[in-house]
Amino acid sequence: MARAQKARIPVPAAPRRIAVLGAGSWGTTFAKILADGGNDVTLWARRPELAREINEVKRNSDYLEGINLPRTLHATSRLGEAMRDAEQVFVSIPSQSLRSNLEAMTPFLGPETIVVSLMKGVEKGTGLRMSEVIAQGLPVDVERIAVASGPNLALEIAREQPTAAVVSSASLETAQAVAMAATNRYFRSFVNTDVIGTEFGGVLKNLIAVAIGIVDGVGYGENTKASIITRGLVEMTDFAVAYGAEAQTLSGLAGLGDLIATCESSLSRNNTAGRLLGQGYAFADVVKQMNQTAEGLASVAPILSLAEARGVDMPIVRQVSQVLAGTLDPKDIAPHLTTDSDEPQGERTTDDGTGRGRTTLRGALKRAFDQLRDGGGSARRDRP
Ligand SMILES: NC(=O)c1ccc[n+]([C@@H]2O[C@H](COP(=O)([O-])OP(=O)(O)OC[C@H]3O[C@@H](n4cnc5c(N)ncnc54)[C@H](O)[C@@H]3O)[C@@H](O)[C@H]2O)c1
Ligand SMILES: O=P(O)(O)OC[C@H](O)CO
Repeated sequence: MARAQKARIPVPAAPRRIAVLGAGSWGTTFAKILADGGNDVTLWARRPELAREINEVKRNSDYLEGINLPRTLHATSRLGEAMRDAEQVFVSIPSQSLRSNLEAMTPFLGPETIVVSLMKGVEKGTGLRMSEVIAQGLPVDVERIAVASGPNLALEIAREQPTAAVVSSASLETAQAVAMAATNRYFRSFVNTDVIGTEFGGVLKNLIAVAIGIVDGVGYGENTKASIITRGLVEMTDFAVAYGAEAQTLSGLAGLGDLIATCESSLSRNNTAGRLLGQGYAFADVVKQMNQTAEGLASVAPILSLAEARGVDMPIVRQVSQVLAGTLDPKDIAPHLTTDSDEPQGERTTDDGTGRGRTTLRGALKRAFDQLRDGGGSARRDRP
């Protein structure tokens, strides 16, 4: 029997100083990923009592029940202390609150600091992606901005279940520096330079996961869900490509990978919010019941406006917005999903020959094979 290959994890010459801003479920989990990768990590928590709990008992019981945090992880409620001398600053707060936090961060940025968004939403009102909001609000060159995304349900990773992600930046060097830091024995980061595709993948899969939650709540089964996931990927790809993404990014970790994880898991807050809607709760009641961030709820309206501006049809997302508005009965969502036409339509996939969503099964399999073969090495591209 072949012996399992042991992963080679690059060990930094000296621990990198890293700040993670936001001590919710993902910020805390990412701080653990980075600390377990040998970095010197300080986590910023808004509430001093949470910072105290993390420092004193190495727990974050509000967001990650039962998880022991690394002994080396330090937390503080003082932003300046968290960011002092940080080479890399990871931001993990709700997307709608990002802009209002940027001014406070500015005095603590060094000339070389890399800023990484871990968030998966677009800003209401502007429709901007989080890396764009960062570029507008911080004195940081676009080459020093990165995003990290992928099938990354926080609790599974906090339990150290093996997971992959992709780090994207306009600068491959920046993406590689971040991916090197965000790699450990249970978490591996690949890289690409398609920031638009990587970021929109994370935003759009949330909207499809809300749709999946809705039909789950109604009681529909696997056929309905598989239909939505497949059609949803076409919508995601059409949209992202219309905004300049590479179609193949949407068949990678930040697209299809995250779509599968989020649609499959009851850990997903977007999926959970959808399920409550499908069970008949009104939007306002769902928001009240969610004590963690379900980004999809706020991103539906800006994504539909952006889709309209580029002439992209998004029937699934449109129907999610109608359910949120209370104008569509959740049980009516499935029959309308793919088309409003009475005529049979050709099935357009992400490889329809139009070049819009060009990606092939062969290509996807090759990418999966390449990633498996390369597992254990240093950061690699999330594409062939
Ligand atoms: N949880 C996951 O599995 C996961 C995985 C990948 C990406 N993400 C993304 O990470 C981002 C954060 O999600 P999360 O799961 O950590 O959310 P969360 O609700 O668990 O935590 C949000 C954190 O932001 C803080 N916060 C709330 N409002 C704030 C404000 N106005 N200013 C500053 N801080 C504020 C909260 O105190 C909390 O620490 C989201 O964009 C989400 O899509 C989450
Ligand atoms: O809990 P959700 O729905 O925000 O999803 C979490 C992550 O984005 C999954 O990759």
